[in-house]
Amino acid sequence: MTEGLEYTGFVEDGGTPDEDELVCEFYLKHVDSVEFDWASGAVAAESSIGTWDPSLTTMRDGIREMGARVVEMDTDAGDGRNDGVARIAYPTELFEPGSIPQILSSVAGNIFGLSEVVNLRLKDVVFPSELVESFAGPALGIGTIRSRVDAEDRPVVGTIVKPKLGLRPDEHAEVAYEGWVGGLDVVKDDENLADMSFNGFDDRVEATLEAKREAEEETGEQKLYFPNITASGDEMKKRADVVLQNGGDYVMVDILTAGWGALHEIRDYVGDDVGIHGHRAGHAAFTRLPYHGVSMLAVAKFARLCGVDNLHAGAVVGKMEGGRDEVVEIYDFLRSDRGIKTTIPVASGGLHPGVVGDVVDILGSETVVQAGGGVHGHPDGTRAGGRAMREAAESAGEGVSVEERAEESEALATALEKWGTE
Ligand SMILES: O=C(COP(=O)(O)O)[C@H](O)[C@H](O)COP(=O)(O)O
Ligand SMILES: [Mg+2]
Repeated sequence: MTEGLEYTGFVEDGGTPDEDELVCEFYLKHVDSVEFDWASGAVAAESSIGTWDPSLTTMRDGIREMGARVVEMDTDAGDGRNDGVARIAYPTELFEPGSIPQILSSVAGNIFGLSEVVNLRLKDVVFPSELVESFAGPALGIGTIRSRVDAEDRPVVGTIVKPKLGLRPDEHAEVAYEGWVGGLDVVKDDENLADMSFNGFDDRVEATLEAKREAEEETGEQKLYFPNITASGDEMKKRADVVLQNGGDYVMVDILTAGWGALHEIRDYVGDDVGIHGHRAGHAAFTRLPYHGVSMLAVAKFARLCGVDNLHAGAVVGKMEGGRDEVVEIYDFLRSDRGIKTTIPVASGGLHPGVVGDVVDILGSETVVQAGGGVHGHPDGTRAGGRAMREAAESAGEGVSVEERAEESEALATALEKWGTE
């Protein structure tokens, strides 16, 4: 019988991950009574095969070899007080193919609560291709989404029906219609709108998809509607059926409040012709603090593997937090070739026509740019707000400033007068 594995037995500093291993990068701060290698080893043990009693890692030969290994420790990468960055390599057999819940229960589970670990942040996860291939991934891909609404040379533009809650189905559909005929490609439900006493899901979807057809008729353009089906797995399937029965081709899921298992379920259920718009409501509970939690980059990787076609990924400008470098890195990942289809990033939160150019300058045109208040708050109403967003998107695609475009567009000029270009 081999020796039991102390936590430091999971450390192989200077080791190199095998190319078929999953690799996690953690920021870690530990208590005074332990050393960085001991704390990193504890994270590796607890997130793979081990526990606090070393003898249990050697119940029989072969188990020890499945243990995760700390292959790099950089204690210069922190604030110099019991902290640093550790990279940990995990043999693939530790993970259930195709299951984000099981992978997260390993590499983003108990380890955040280890008493010797004061702070822990899962900064990045690199998946080996063998694991990537076990996931459905997105159904559509960025190119398909942009071509569906004929937006290959500009960002896709959309709105969120506001007020967030309170409208009846017919009023919701009317707001959506106004946005679409104004020029928007996309209308979505807000993240907390589901099946309400004042706005039943079935009635809303029926009325809004009818409005979409009318707007398509009037504009001669294909439009998209993202109805929010967030609920239990079973209920989401029923709601997806309602969307499809009414001629819809997209659903919206609040992926974090619905949960990864439910997201897997709905991705399998809707198949490869229906888009999934992934909203990230709640992410900032654990993505926001630079020294604790799970990064939005890691969340974006899990979401793309599960198969969201669109993902809110930050806007850099606007009301929501999210530093430029981090957001650009997430956008680059979502658009990169990883052996599964690409996910189109969604910029949203406090945006309006005056900043669409900035969003495109920083994040590019392979983007869905959404504005709620920045459309419906237009002095001349939703239709004019939609027109202003569309003009701003077209000018961004042509490399023309919004100010210049505003000279030919009253709706855009009025938007700039109200909100400026900051
Ligand atoms: O409803 C909105 C935006 O409304 P408005 O345009 O009126 O601010 C979005 O749910 C959040 O901004 C999401 O933020 P993120 O995209 O950062 O997750
Ligand atoms: Mg919202």
